[in-house]
Amino acid sequence: MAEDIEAGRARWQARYDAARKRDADFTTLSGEEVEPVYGPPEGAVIPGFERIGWPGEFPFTRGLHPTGYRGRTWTIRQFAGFGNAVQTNERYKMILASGGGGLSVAFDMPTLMGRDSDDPHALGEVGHCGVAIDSAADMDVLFDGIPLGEITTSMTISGPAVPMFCMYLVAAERQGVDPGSLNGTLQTDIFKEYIAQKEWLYPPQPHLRLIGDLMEYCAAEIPAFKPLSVSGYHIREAGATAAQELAFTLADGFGYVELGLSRGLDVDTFAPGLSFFFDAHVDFFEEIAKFRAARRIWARWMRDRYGATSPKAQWLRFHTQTAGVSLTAQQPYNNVVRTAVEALAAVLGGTNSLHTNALDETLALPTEQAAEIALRTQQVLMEETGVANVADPLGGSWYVEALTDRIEAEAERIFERILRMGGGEQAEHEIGPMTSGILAGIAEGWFSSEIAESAFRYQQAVEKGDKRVVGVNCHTGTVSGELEILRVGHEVEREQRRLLARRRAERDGAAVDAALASLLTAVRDPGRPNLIPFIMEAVRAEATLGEICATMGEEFGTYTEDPRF
Ligand SMILES: C[C@H](C(=O)O)C(=O)SCCNC(=O)CCNC(=O)[C@H](O)C(C)(C)COP(=O)(O)OP(=O)(O)OC[C@H]1O[C@@H](n2cnc3c(N)ncnc32)[C@H](O)[C@@H]1OP(=O)(O)O
Repeated sequence: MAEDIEAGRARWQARYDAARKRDADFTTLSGEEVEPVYGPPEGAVIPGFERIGWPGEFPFTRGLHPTGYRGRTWTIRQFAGFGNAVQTNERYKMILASGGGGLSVAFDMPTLMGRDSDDPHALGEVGHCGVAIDSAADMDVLFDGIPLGEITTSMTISGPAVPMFCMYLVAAERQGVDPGSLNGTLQTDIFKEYIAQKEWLYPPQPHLRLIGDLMEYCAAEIPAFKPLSVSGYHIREAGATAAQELAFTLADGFGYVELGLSRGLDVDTFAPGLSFFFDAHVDFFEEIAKFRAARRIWARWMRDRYGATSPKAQWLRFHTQTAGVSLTAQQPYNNVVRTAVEALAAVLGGTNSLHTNALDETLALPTEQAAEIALRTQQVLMEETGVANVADPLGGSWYVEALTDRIEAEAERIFERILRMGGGEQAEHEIGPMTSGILAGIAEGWFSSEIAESAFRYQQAVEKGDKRVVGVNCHTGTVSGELEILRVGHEVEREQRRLLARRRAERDGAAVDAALASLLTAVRDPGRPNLIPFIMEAVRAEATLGEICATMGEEFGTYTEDPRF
């Protein structure tokens, strides 16, 4: 065992030496040199060390890159969007000018539900929790003056992910950018919609068809783009524990791997297109352990169960958002502290990309000032604290390693349970055993009830005072005053509807009708052609999101969750 540790250290050192490093000062504030990574003392015997290993090596517990953040720091990716495309475009330019490293689009509720701004269900919701995007013309405005070929963009949308992605591709075409060169991430994760967020359009099977089409299309045409961001964030925010968040999310990820395999895709080609999105909650060490366990479990399952041989197909890359649910409306300035601690956990857990919440997000969309403080929080961590100097600085901590092992073991128990729900390893399912388990769990309401149980237990603990929340159940006296609140006025909705009506009048109606008719024919074709080229044609003709989603819905139908008491 001692030789293995030394051999590993030498291997890591050679890779570190050969890798590019940032041109930065890697000393402490006092000017002392620090090593890029720390390991056991020479000659130490550590049973099970191969589960910890070295950064950049299987099972990647200590991170994906031998250089850690010395090669590249995490991406500062602030989730933003409100009002109309013009307002959000201004906010993006502010974020980029202030040092944001990538963009992340928040859509409003009608858009997330595949509806146009003039849909009766959209009334009162246009531009409120994100930006309203009705057609490719809005997408052009959203990215006006922002070169899509040079920036990575994340789009948080799952039910209508595919038509929205097509709008993004068409906006790139109109900027003169080759869509094949685009890099970014689309959320697309429909499993977590049924499990936690509840924003689906159709039943699971048609959504999985669309996601399979997207995976095929991206693997073939847009290799750098990540079509799926498998998301635990919403599961955690709904009340799940850390282990449930991890296990449900990774199980969903395995489901998408089975989907790719069922389409005959090569795992080493499509798996790098799967990325992850987790919550960073306020229990500092538990969160760090969760991130480290996530990488280890994913690498092992991808190699041993799904046959991935390339490191990129075994890598779990993830974005993190600090926990919205940990923010309090009481004494809201305390939220800056919570967010900083959560962001630090994400960084010490090796996140690849990070969003820090603004202090006012529990009340409304962030004001420009609150958004700036959130961004600066990341920059303070990155530039001042030295956390980017050493890879996995908590690796080898007895506490963190024990928590990492425990959370991994809990996740494995949950995977077994999900597999059993689907009929076990031998389940006859056209996609795969984990998918079968997930779909069974959704149909039975198992995931929702597990999450509800955890949320209830936590809330009881808060109400009894066993779990303490500053400003809520302890230390409640305060001198802090009212916050300025960003309000999106109703004129945004009126203006968006007016614009939509004008665009509908100006477009070539016959071309729209023809494109939508061919889309419907393709949806109904028993040969199940890939739907993306048909959706692209509709988008190019300026068909709206609502029209495209409704056209597919004629065949796909709707989905209603069984009520449970
Ligand atoms: C709650 C809210 C809601 O619902 O309302 C939401 O959902 S908000 C949801 C918001 N969601 C998001 O914002 C999702 C964001 N996700 C992403 O950006 C992605 O999926 C991501 C997690 C993979 C991060 O992508 P990224 O481009 O920012 O970062 P990467 O880690 O991939 O790094 C970029 C490139 O640099 C390389 N690179 C990174 N570090 C190093 C290093 N040390 N040495 C050498 N190379 C390195 C990577 O391998 C990669 O290249 P190469 O690619 O060649 O390997």
